[in-house]
Amino acid sequence: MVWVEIDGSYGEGGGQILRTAVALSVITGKAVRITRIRANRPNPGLRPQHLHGILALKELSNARVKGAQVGSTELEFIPGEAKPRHIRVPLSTAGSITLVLQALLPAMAFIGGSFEITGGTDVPWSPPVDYLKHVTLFALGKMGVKAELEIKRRGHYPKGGGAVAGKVEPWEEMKPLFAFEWGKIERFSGISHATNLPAHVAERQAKAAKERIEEHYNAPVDIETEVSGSLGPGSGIVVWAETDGLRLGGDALGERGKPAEVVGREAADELLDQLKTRAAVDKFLGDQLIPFLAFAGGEVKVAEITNHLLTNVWVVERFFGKVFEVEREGRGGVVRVIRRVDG
Ligand SMILES: Nc1ncnc2c1ncn2[C@@H]1O[C@H](COP(=O)(O)OP(=O)(O)OP(=O)(O)O)[C@@H](O)[C@H]1O
Repeated sequence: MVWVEIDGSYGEGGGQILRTAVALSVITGKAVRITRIRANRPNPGLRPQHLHGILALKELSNARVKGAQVGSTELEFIPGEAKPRHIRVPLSTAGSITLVLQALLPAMAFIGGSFEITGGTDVPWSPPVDYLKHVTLFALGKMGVKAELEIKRRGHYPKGGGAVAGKVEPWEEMKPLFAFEWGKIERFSGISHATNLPAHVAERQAKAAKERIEEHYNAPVDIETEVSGSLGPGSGIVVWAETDGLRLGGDALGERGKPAEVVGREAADELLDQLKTRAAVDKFLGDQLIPFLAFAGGEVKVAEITNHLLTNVWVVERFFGKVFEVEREGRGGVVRVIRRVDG
């Protein structure tokens, strides 16, 4: 059996190493052994969100797995026969649904399947579900990945209770992605939501973001507001620029004591900061594209070369040898596929 050995504390040393490594194990059929999982984090080892991502991939690929427990710092994953399945993931409390999808989507792109995941849709340190749907999936769509996502209910920290469902078709036409600098902004769009909170929270977030964007750009700004119910209160906003190429995003979450206007401006400022660099890919999308770019090929300019991006490149190259070239230009740079991996 071919084993790929991964040091889980390398580079960024977080959960993303696991998600990418186990997804690639399913795609390639190679077994993977990950040691020193999140060794330098204050709470080392697998957290429930990471474990659930791994269990979802276990189910998809009928894998044999050792070390799949919360707190485990070593994992062995031996994929079996993968086939399209309906995967249900019940994250207790507010574990991040989008991070589970970060593990599941690349693998499902090769196999096909559908999913239903409950947990947190808008939680700190992870892509808000609207970002995943409107920024990440948009970019993946340009590469030929066909994935649909429906947000059934919001879930926030600490109670969760959000629900997302969707499906992915087997990736047939892999289209290389070439995206350097944006040339024109057609419009700005966004979604501002409030859950178990008054409607004015969503409206004030949207208004503040719109006003901030309009101080800098002439393009139309259209931010939807959404008010809904779930297990607990929460709010957030995602805004994105629709350019002549990809979409760049900015997002922020509400917190008790943080005025809605501050939340709206934070999301807008993050987006405006990315746009200043002229790069076609924002700093979060950059790392998320890496596993897909390896197969589709292409070249992108990113607003920031983050540790997450470099670590994801490293994981991909543990499986396939040299694939990427990364050239820094200021805080951003160019990521180029120099040897595309056969899917
Ligand atoms: N505000 C945000 N908007 C969009 N994407 C985000 C945002 N914050 C984080 N992300 C994305 O979420 C992912 C976080 O990966 P990371 O490995 O840090 O997560 P983790 O599993 O929580 O790990 P750990 O707890 O070990 O740090 C990255 O892909 C990053 O781009």
